[in-house]
Amino acid sequence: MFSRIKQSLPGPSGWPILGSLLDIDTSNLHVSFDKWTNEYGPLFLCKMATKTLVVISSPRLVKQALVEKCCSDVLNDRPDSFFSKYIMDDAMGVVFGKYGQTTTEIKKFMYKGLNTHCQGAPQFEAMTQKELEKLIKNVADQKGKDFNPFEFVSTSLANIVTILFSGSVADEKDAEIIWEYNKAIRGSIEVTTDTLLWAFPFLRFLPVEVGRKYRRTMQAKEELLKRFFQSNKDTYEAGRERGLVDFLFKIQSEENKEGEIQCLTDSQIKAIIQDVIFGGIGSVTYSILSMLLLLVHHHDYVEGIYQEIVNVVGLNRFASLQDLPAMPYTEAVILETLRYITIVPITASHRAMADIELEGYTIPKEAAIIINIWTIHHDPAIWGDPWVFRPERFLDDNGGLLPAEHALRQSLVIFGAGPRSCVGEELAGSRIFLYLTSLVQKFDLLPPEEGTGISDDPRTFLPGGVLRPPDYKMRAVSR
Ligand code: HEM
Repeated sequence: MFSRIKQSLPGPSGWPILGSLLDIDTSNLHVSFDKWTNEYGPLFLCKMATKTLVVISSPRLVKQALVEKCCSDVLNDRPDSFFSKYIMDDAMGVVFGKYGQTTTEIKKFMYKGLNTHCQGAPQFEAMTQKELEKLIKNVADQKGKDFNPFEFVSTSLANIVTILFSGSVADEKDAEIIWEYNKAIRGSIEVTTDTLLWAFPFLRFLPVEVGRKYRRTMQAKEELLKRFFQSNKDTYEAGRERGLVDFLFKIQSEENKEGEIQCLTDSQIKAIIQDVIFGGIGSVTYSILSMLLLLVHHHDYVEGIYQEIVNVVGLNRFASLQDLPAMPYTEAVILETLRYITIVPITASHRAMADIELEGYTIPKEAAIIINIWTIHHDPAIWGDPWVFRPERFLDDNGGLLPAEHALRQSLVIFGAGPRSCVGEELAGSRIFLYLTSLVQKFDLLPPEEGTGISDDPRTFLPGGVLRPPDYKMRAVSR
């Protein structure tokens, strides 16, 4: 029989030794990858010094590579990196965990903990409402004048994370600790920093920029774990679960059933705490801030959401998660925001554990696989007018939300796909819905009185793993 000829993947030829390192915008990888997708197609390979990257930019190939069993078992590992080894304690948690039973078990605990203590859990939802009331008061205090929503929204969401971990907000410093950790890790995980420190790990001790970034991160990590790991451990009581961290201590104390990985180590619990902040705080905060900016620019949707709130929820209570299925218009605005902005433009790197064939090409063992979500979400062949913010694209002729199996919804890769997809999808989606509806219920959202305001085009947003809009001002006029 004829064996299939395995072709080499197309891609930029690059330079000797350095490969395409000098041709790539390391802060905006998604932009360089987008350009190369136009030249080489939705599956290409590029070299970055010693690293081989394979970039995938079509929903069909994402399913084949990450979801279908034949490829998925080979392409869902994570590569080694300085960040995962030195900052995430040898990839103890989920985000950087090696593909296999241990990571799968930890991920299951994370899902179970989030389902028990988070989305839909009565106490958590009651505490979320209290945070929303505080946020609404802070916004109302601006009395319809120009204000920057960043501080209020970011503090409010950090408080939600604190409640998730510990059941309550102890003091204002909690939010500072969370945001300092988030800012510090964003500096350390940047590709050039990570590549340099991976090649020359001793630099972390020297008075150079990458060393300073590393030491800032370690300091922030120490503070974070003192607050959310150690203080919970010191006050943990069996039979009382204040939040996710106590839930994990409970699992840790349960007897290890034979043949099952039942016992979580302290290091794994610490890594889960870091995973939640690493994965969750920036992504949700900047999604909400981007959405407010979009609504200020596209005021008709503020009115549309408000009308839906009046019809479904009324004005005497906050919307709850049970209202969501009856609010397709609001859900379409959320989906379109997450598509248009694409807050996480590329996935974390996956590692090919062996040579594998995809579309007749060989993906080499050890290649880093990256999904360019940005390109998929802005592909004119899928969306027609990708650079237009148009929530109606997710609605049918009767105003109903397109079903999940519709081709357009299937082309959304907001939270990744397959075994490495996002643990926090439900938590993120539910918080975005609750924050959006609470603010629109109480306020009309308007552009600032002074100045022209900033662009809502995500191509102008700031990079750093998670895209974020530059600081902006808006008005919120009480209804
Ligand atoms: C709008 C908000 C969010 C977006 C857009 C988002 C997006 C993503 C994406 C694209 C991935 C990568 C999948 C891959 O590597 O193939 C991911 C992974 C992950 N996310 Fe999220 N995420 C969000 C919120 C959250 C939240 C709130 C949490 C925390 C509870 C979280 C925790 C994680 C974790 C732990 C992973 C790693 C999963 C794994 O490696 O198996 N994310 N997320």
